[in-house]
Amino acid sequence: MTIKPPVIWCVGGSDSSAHAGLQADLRTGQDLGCHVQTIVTCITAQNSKEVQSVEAVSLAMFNRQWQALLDDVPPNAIKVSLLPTIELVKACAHWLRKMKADFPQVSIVFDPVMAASSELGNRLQSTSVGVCLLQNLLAQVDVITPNLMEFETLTGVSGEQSIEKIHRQLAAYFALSPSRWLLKGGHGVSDQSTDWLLDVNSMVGFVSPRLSVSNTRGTGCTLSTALVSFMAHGYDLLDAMTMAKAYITGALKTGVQIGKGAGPLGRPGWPLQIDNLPEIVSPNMNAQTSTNLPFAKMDLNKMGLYPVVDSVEWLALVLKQGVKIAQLRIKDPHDVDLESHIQQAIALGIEHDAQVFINDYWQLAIECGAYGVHLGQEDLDVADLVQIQAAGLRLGISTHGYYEIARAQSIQPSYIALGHIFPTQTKDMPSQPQGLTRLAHYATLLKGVVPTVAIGGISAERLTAVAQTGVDSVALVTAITRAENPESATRSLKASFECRNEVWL
Ligand SMILES: Cc1ncc(COP(=O)(O)OP(=O)(O)O)c(N)n1
Ligand SMILES: Cc1nc(C(=O)O)sc1CCOP(=O)(O)O
Repeated sequence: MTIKPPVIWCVGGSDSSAHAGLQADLRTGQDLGCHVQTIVTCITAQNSKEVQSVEAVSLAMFNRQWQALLDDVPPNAIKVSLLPTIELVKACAHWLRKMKADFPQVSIVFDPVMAASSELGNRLQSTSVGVCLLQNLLAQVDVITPNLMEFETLTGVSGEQSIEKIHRQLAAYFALSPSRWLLKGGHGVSDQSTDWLLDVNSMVGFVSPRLSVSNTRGTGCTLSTALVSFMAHGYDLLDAMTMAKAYITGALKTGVQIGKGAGPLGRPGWPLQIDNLPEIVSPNMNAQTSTNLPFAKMDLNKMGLYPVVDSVEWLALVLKQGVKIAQLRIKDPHDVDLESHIQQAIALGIEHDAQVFINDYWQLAIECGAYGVHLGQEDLDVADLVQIQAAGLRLGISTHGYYEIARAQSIQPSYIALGHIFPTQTKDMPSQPQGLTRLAHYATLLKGVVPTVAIGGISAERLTAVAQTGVDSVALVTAITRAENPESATRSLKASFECRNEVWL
């Protein structure tokens, strides 16, 4: 069966060198499984060294392209980049208002291109356009992605200050529009290139090492098209940005020298290389998360079926069936015997030579000498990871997409849990089920780097398909606790996981 790709519209200029502009957008979208349709705003005559000429399309032709596409099929997402004249800025604002009203689910990214990063004459837009861009477009876009120079021109705010100060000075814009600002650090000078995603309440930094490469043409176009492509695939903004940053790092590493100036970037495909994943930072992050050392390792031979249960009785039952990893997840805040239950769980783990994790109660887990603790993303904001690590406990972390995986991976935990794969009855989830394709991507990304555990809605029928994605372990609750015969269910689930790679002839 052929899968229909998401459709993205790219509104921008043709670059005759094809290093940047719509030609770079087409290659990026194609590389990321999207169908790109274009609305041309201008034709440029340029090569790798200079922009020689820019000619805007007529207003009538601009409008006809929007209408022609709209008469056919609406997009999943739109990227707007070079708008060479005030007339076209205003027309674009009109179309975006219409799109937002008629198709509110369509994401819109605005990359405010003003100049090409070629070596000589490089202006692409008449200087009077800059001031009217925000006035006309900001209210319609979900994310605006200026580089430092564009940011300073658009806002008059210096990009040379701390991110907290920049954030404070954007207050007037946040009051006008809920658009997020992605302030790109590619043109900075430090050893690291940090892109800051800012909204009224938060500041998240995506950090990659600054690469010493010369083929960098089209970096801004490629990043914003990668971002919009991932959004068109249905990833939320933080995941899409994590993936876009990983993509651009891969693209910079694979650039090619074509022409006498800076060459175009490579197209590295879906981001599956752990080295390209950015580090996630935030000024508000818990300082106790930076241990800089990996957590104690798991025994990979004792992974496989991972029951998650809410009492010592259940724990004893599953361990008696031979499972070698399990979790005590007590959610009753009135459990008066909590400490004793944790002690019993630890003793059972030792008796059965199994890796028993304690959910949430990391202080008690340390005091009682547990094998490991399992923490969710919110727990990471408050737990003292330095203390957990110093005590030699293993650490498992829940994640629900690329952003949380990147955040977890910078802590170097003992395993990363990937959830929720299918709809689950056990817990209300704020995110959507990931499904098997995303799970397989995460398993590939993390293979050989950190052990992985899939969780959420995994039943006996689904277990083999989940195991075949390459995860090291499969965690489940109701497939055991609601089974007619939990003992035999545990044994048969364990056996199914263990024969995942056997081929029946
Ligand atoms: C193996 C495993 N994966 C994920 C979870 C969920 O943990 P968390 O996000 O902390 O949510 P709660 O379990 O506290 O509801 C888990 N417990 N185990
Ligand atoms: C506890 C838990 N955490 C999840 C996550 O995605 O983080 S899903 C989940 C519930 C798993 O239960 P079941 O196997 O019954 O679906």
